[in-house]
Amino acid sequence: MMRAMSMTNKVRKSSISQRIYFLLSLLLCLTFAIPSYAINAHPPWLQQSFDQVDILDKKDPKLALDFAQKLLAEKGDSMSDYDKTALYERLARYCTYLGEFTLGQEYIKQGFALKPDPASSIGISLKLSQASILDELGNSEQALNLYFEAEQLAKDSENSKMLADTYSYLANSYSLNHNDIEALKYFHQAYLLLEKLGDDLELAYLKAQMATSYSFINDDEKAISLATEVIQYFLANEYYFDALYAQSGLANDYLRMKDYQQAEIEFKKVIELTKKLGKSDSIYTAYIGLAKVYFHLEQNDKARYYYQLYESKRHQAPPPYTVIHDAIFVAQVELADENIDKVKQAISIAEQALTKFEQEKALSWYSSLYDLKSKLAKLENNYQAAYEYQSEYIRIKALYHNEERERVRSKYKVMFDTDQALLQNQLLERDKQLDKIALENAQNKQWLQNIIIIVAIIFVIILSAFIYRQVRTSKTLHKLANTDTLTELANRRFSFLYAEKMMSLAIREQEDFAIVVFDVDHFKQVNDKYGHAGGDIALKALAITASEYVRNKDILGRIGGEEFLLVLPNTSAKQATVIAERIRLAIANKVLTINEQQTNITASFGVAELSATRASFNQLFYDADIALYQAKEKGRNQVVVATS
Ligand SMILES: Nc1nc2c(ncn2[C@@H]2O[C@H](COP(=O)(O)OP(=O)(O)OP(=O)(O)O)[C@@H](O)[C@H]2O)c(=O)[nH]1
Repeated sequence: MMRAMSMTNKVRKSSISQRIYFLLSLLLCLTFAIPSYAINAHPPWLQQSFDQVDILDKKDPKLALDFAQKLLAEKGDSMSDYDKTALYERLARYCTYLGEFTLGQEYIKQGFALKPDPASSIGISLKLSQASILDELGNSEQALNLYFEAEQLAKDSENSKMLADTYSYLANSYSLNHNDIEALKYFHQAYLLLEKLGDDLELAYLKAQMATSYSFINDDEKAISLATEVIQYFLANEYYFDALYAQSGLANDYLRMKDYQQAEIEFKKVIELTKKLGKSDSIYTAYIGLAKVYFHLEQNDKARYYYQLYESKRHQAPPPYTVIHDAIFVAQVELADENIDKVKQAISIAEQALTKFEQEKALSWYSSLYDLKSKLAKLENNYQAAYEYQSEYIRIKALYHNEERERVRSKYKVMFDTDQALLQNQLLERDKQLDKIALENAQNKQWLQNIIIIVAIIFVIILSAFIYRQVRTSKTLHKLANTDTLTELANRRFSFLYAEKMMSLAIREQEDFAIVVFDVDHFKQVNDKYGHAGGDIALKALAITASEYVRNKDILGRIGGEEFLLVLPNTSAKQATVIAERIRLAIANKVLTINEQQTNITASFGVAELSATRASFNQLFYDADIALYQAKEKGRNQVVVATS
């Protein structure tokens, strides 16, 4: 069709195989739509039939069409409108692939008559099938309008799957209409969407179509690598039908690249696969391919043999572009063997078919024809005509080369654009991953910080508890070491240490300093009368009474059984005597209750102050003790001050 009209390279391709590619592409596009129906539930029996027909479709669309037609005839009347529309859509799809466009259109019409929701997957699929048939029948403008409508519907309903299908159809439509640049843009849009949806099979289908488009813009490397990749995938997953067409594409790529040895190998694989499928319908693509291979390898007998096989298998009423293609090929073969009549016959067939195309849209064909005519004229010794045809051939070839140059420029542009799109996509993906990693790092850091804080808090709590315990223990020990357990006054050791320290201070500061030593009178009798425990009660009561007269800096300690020491810093002997007198009176007046009996005790006091003759505490204490002794001597219950 239109595709074959622009370039020599494309003319060299089998027009039949182009047609097959397009049909394959349509089949692939339509195949994408299958899972979408799964969203809407069909009755189990119908779903089962649909699953079965999908499997048949993978093997051979003819089997699928027969099955679906039988299903319509037997169960159509009992189906809901929705189920029936789904069946019509499938029928249209199989017809499209098998080239039964009129019947396909009829099924589409019946499908639309049941008024499916245009924005539903099935509504969009029907529209896409309708457009693809229009495309196939050469009405590409109308087809494009329908594709764009489908695109809008898929976008509005946020149906990524149908949007991917629509892009795939659009790509094929552009590809069919020679606009491979636009085609590849849509292929890449479909690719990005399908990659997100993550279905390997669908991606494989898309890659198969992309391989075809790459081959049309002569990007051989990409075309071959994509085709090889998908053939492996299809074979590994037993999609022989799809493998067959991808294999055909690959073989034709090698033919176009003039790698005839490899092309021969690949075309033979096509024949093998066709036999494996038990299907002869499409074997003619391999036959014409091999015919061309052998023609270029200058094995014309083999070329003729395969051409005859091709003719016996191809469609009986081939479209004009196939007729031109075949006629030019035949003319070339016959020219090589100098069969002038046959060459003329073939040229005339080609010329007749060419009248349907404008020259500027079929430059490559026209240039091939003029070349053939020139060579033929030369063979007939008509050099004038040969020269004129050759001139025309050169003129058209030059026009074609300009077009070719533009095409190559576009090729690199599209390669750049698509690479950019993929790169951008990869960068976005990488950014997303980096963001994710950064977030995870931040979360880990936060988590670690929280752990550290918690551990630190626990550590501080434990340490504080430990320190608190230590301090308390130390305080207890300190208290135990310095305290008299019975009276809770300072004990003898601490009283003496404190007294010595305060006395040194007083000497240094030249301040007054005095001590009072006192002792309970006849305490033995208290013990004798009330027992030892009774004596203890009396000692405790005395400590409490005496403590009331002790100032902040003073200290009262128990230094013996019933003997006490009062240390009075900054105090003269006179002031100390007053304090001792007050304590004496307080003790004497205190009524004690021991063993439920009331009694009184008294105490005798010795006072001594710091003086030149009492420079040491021992001396001071000794003098105070002497004074106490004197108080006892004088009759007890009195205060005696040591003489200076
Ligand atoms: N209950 C009790 N008695 C004690 C304690 N320490 C010493 N004593 C007693 O105190 C008495 C002291 O007696 P002495 O030294 O003869 O003196 P005293 O009877 O007080 O007579 P003078 O001091 O001369 O007035 C003894 O009977 C000791 O057993 C003590 O902690 N508790």
